[in-house]
Amino acid sequence: MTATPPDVIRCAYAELVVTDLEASRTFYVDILGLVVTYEDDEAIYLRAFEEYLHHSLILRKGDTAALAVLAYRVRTPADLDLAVAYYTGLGVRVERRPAGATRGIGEAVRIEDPLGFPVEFFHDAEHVERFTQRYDQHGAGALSRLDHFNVVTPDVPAARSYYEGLGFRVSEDIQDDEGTVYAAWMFRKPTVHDVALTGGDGPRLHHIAFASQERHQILHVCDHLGALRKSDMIERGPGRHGVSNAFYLYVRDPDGHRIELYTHDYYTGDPDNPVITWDVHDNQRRDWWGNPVVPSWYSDASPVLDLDGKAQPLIERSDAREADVTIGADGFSYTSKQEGFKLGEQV
Ligand SMILES: O=S(=O)(O)c1ccc(O)c(O)c1
Ligand SMILES: [Ca+2]
Ligand SMILES: [Fe+2]
Repeated sequence: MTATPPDVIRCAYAELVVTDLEASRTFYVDILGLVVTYEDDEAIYLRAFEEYLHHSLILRKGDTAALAVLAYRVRTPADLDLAVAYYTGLGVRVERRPAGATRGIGEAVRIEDPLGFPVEFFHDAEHVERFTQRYDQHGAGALSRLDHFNVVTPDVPAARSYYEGLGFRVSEDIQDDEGTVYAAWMFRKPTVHDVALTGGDGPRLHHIAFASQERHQILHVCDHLGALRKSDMIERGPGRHGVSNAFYLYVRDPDGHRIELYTHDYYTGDPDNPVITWDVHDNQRRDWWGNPVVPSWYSDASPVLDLDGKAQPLIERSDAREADVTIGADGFSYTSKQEGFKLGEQV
């Protein structure tokens, strides 16, 4: 009899190792506008304006940029015992952490999940002031909350089954006509995703996304980076996604960690929410206007640490790779089969 999984509510926080805490603080606080809940010489605890738990992002000083943990909030403290039993049953490494092991977080269970990622489940956390209406503190690029994790993993169907075991459901995915699955988006909270699975050599972190309320906040971050002559921190976008329908921007932090700013996806909370499957050759899947996906977006991702803080070895993807099966960087599409490329892509 399969053990009962912990009841995951949503993605809740991530801890990134960064090599220059000051440079990271400038990026995440001065440019992205995240609120500092607590900071010292070793770490900075950040939250977005709608968030009342202690943090949704920890930046921890270290020698090598990497992901230290992805944390999900569970519905009750009793879900921690379910997590211990569930993951012990899966035969993966499981550690209980006392309240306060992570500042602002209560008792937790930390695992190396079956995909190789450092993952934590917690319920109790310190409440801090919610800045939803502290418009005196919001900048023009105000971010409202953490929205999702995107992880790179070699076998998307296997990863999908693992997350379905945790009660996550698929909202959208990308396949080809042979049934190869290139990516999938999965949720517990009633939006498009809490976690996205990107096919590639893994385990690696592809990105962490924060949601804003409006597109203009995302556009302000672009203008802000331009004003600082740091427009090179913009990797992809701004644009409108096909998958999720969200308006998006991808920026790379001083260590190269990828952060997405994201707004305006859609509600997925009804039990019969229809799954959308995109064809890998539909170049409007990743950008609704067919703008190219830059090659680095397919190739680059952050290494992840095990529970001892050592980098996890990578497993190569054996299925076809999306950047290889599409032509160029998505400049080719159904609409431009005749001309060969869209006007906007002439590399
Ligand atoms: O590029 S995609 O439209 O596939 C996409 C959709 C939602 C996301 O959160 C994302 O990172 C990428
Ligand atoms: Ca292509
Ligand atoms: Fe994303």
